[in-house]
This record gives sequence, structure tokens and C-alpha cells, in this order.
Amino acid sequence: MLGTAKLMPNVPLTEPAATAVSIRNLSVRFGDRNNEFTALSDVSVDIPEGAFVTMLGPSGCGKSTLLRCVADLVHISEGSISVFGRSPQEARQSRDFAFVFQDATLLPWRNVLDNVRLPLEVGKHAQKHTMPGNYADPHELLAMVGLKGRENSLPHELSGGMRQRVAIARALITRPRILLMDEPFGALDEITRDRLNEELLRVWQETGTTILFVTHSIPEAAFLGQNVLMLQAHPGRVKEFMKVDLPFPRSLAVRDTVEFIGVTAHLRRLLEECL
Ligand SMILES: Nc1ncnc2c1ncn2[C@@H]1O[C@H](COP(=O)(O)OP(=O)(O)OP(=O)(O)O)[C@@H](O)[C@H]1O
Repeated sequence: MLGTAKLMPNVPLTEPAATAVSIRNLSVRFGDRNNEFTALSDVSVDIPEGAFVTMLGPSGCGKSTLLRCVADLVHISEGSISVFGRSPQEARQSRDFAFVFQDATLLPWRNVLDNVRLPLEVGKHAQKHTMPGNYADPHELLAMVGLKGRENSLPHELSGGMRQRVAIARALITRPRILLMDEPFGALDEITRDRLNEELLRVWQETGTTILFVTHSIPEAAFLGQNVLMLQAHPGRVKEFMKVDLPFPRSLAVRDTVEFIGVTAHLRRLLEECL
């Protein structure tokens, strides 16, 4: 399904990497003095550049809030976040990251190609988008996510999985250094989700993008992640930052191995402790 075009240099997985996101003693409180709610408390974790980190935890433990803090969409009450050495606000202004949500939110009147190109027409990217090399080629991106030949289709002519592929291609068009993904495949059927999991791993290995991926699925977290960040609730805090010791490249067949079953059993135990 995927093209072979190299869009960005690979980040070797074996060499020590710089830190992409450094989170230190992060706390987030919502509400006011009379009705305060602590969503995250004293969260510290380092995400290496080029890493694929999945986030798991019980509902309401603060996974989306943590992602939104990195994206400068939520006010930090205490602690700090640094994104490639800069504040989340600076990182947002220089478009260091892109977001992919559960709903692809494509513009229904624009075809696939024009949806992928959309970020080049808004904000400061609009002025620069004619400069060669600043952005990925939308045709190459569409080939990479398996949508070559569907450039002229409208969103309503696509399946849910295809729409999410378009959303991923659109997120990669500005060559973000970090991809923040909040349950991007949560609404898809299992077979489609499996295929997109495999494709996302290939996209990650081709682009070298750092990925932070929120999911409710233990197998998905184990299959995709080099590390799983497990959060517990009330208040949201780190339970464990676990290395997934399974080699890359991974295909779906890895899920039948004893090693994979061991990883998912461990994650299930951790998750039960968090409830
Ligand atoms: N803007 C907000 N104002 C008040 N409370 C909020 C706000 N955003 C999130 N919360 C609360 O913070 C807590 C963490 O929410 P968050 O969405 O981050 O959890 P989550 O782990 O992603 O949940 P889920 O797995 O159900 O999607 C929840 O109790 C939620 O109600």
C-alpha cells in the first residue's frame, strides 16, 4: 500500500537521540479556588527525538490534557514543558507539531489533495508555501498513506479509514517534528485499525517524526510504542514509563508472539492497578 518515497531523513533507532519533549513536575488544575480539580499532578517524563510513545490509562486520567499541554492548548499550573528546548508556545508558533484527532475533520467541499494542502494556505505557512523544500510533496504523502489515485475524491466518497489517512497526510504536510495523535483510530473497525497501525509505523520509520499517541487499546499501545506511558487517575500522574522490548520493523504477526503477549499482560496488570 505504501510508496517508497523518502520524505525526510530517517532517525536511526539505535543511536542516542536528543530530547524532543521534556516534561518536568507538570501539574494542571481546572476550575477556580472554590471548585478546583487537579487533572495532572507532578508529571515528569522525557520523550526522545524520533521516538514513538503511546499513552494509556483509565478514562479521565489526563492523557488528552497532557497532549494538549504539549501543544500549548492548556494552561500549565505548575512545572514546565520544553519542546526541542523551547516553550510550547514558541513550538506552536513555529509549527513544530501537528495534531491528529479521532475525527478527521476534513473540509467536505475540498477534494483529498486540497484537504492535504490546506495547512499550506493558512497562517504563516501561506507566505512560504511556494518555497521548495519547506513542505512535503502532497502527492508523495498520499502515496505513503496508500491513497495514490484518490487525489480528486471528496471526503464523503471515502471510508472512515481513508479519511484518517488523509488527516495523517495533512498533518505531515508541514514536516512537523512531532505528531500528537489523540485516539486517531478509536472510531474505526478492528481490521481497518490494524492496517492503519502497520501503515503508521511505516510512516513513522520513513519520516523520523516523533509521535505521541493516545489510545485506550492495550494491543495498539504495545504494537505501536517503543515506550508506553501509563498514567493513573485522581489525580493524573505517571504510573510507569515502560520500554516495549519488541524489535522493529514490526508487522501484525508480532502480536502472536509470546513476547507480545507478555507485554500486553504486564500492561493489563498495570492498568488494573490504576483503576
Ligand atoms: N477544560 C477543562 N475544564 C475542566 N475540566 C477538564 C477540562 N479538560 C479536561 N478536564 C478534566 O480533566 C480530566 C482529564 O481529562 P482528559 O480528557 O485529559 O482525560 P483522558 O485520560 O484523555 O480521558 P479519556 O480517556 O476518557 O479520553 C477529566 O476529569 C476531565 O473532565
